[in-house]
Amino acid sequence: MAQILDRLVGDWLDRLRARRDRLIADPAFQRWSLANPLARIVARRRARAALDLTAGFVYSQVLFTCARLRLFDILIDGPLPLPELADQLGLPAEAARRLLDAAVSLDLAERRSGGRYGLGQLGAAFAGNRAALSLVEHQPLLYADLADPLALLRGEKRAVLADYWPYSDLEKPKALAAEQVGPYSALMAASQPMVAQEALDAYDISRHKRLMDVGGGEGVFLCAAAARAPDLQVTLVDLPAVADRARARFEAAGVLPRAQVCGGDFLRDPLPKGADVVTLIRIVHDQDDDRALALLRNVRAALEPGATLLIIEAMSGVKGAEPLDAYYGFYTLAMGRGEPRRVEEIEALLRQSGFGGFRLLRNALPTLTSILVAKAV
Ligand SMILES: CC(C)=CCC/C(C)=C/CC/C(C)=C/C=C/C(C)=C/C=C/C=C(C)/C=C/C=C(C)/C=C/C=C(C)/C=C/CC(C)(C)O
Ligand SMILES: C[S@@+](CC[C@H](N)C(=O)[O-])C[C@H]1O[C@@H](n2cnc3c(N)ncnc32)[C@H](O)[C@@H]1O
Repeated sequence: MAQILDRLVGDWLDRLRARRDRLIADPAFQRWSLANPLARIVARRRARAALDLTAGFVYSQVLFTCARLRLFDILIDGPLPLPELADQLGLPAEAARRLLDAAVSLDLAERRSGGRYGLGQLGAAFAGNRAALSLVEHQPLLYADLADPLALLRGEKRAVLADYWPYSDLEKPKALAAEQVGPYSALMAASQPMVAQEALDAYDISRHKRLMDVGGGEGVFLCAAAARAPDLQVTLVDLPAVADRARARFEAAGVLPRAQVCGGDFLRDPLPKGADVVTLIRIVHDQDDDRALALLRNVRAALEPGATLLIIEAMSGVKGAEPLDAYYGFYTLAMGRGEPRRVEEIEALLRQSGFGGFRLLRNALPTLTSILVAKAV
């Protein structure tokens, strides 16, 4: 009965939406809505959204140029006149003016009195966020691949990004050398503080004894967790060449005495036992379902019942994070493996791997990451 009712309501909604879509697509309706003072409010908002979609790539390139030329670092000390700015940016005055006018139009910069330029509110937010800037600066790799998105979708082109993340299509990732893991590990380390802050603000890690970060990169997350929980022991698992980088970071941060560092393959090698909490940060969305299942089962095998697993990555369908399917969907397409998943999809994989008791935490920036808590059953 409930199913029939569901179907009837669904059909009725579909008919209603089809009428709405035909109306919005009608040029006469679009003309009318711009002429009508009330409808114009909505029409202008939708037209602005359409422009943002159309011009988004150009906006990103303006942001990238500002980041590459350190505009935000220059302006954080106060506004400057154009000739001095042009000098510091290393651009001819006319080119600097063009870049700054573009930046002003995107709230990255602002025009100030006496012909000077200062930071816009978004520019100020970037000035204080090295982690976000590191991601902005690596975007050209993605854009190179997205120059031909159809070829990517049809599988006709091997993407540049796939070489940047070389572990994604190797049967023996443990053989990766230091120079192959260096660039992506440095990017992950630079962007990790933003994610660590979200996760550690939402989840009190000090209630645990040993935290194991699987695919923990250079150990930035574990250093942040160790700083918040002085009695916490930490274990990091990553490919051997990445684990070496983590060891060096732990030593520099004074974390080495309470750290265990394991170079290994999290899909094929058994994981160390003894942790009462495990984190997988920006890991599951790199993997197709088969590999994600192998990984989660491997994690489960290392845990006692009742232990906690935290999946920390951007998840689709979470309120406030709606455009993620576009960004991570095409990002992982270019990487050649993985996909962003909905919370229910991750829970289904977890259930098949021996986890339950799911709880999605509330956090400040779901565009950046979500945090799903699961218990080993
Ligand atoms: C008081 C006054 C003057 C004004 C009040 C107005 C007000 C409230 C202003 C707010 C100021 C404020 C606090 C701003 C905060 C801004 C923040 C937090 C900005 C954060 C920006 C984050 C960005 C842009 C993040 C971008 C993330 C990206 C692009 C992620 C990429 C991830 C990748 C590539 C991951 C790869 C991993 C893989 C391989 C898929 O596994
Ligand atoms: C996207 S990065 C995330 C790094 C870190 N968790 C973070 O959020 O900054 C994925 C990490 O998983 C590691 N990794 C990928 N495949 C692996 C495998 N088969 N075994 C062990 N580590 C692996 C990579 O070396 C890399 O450090």
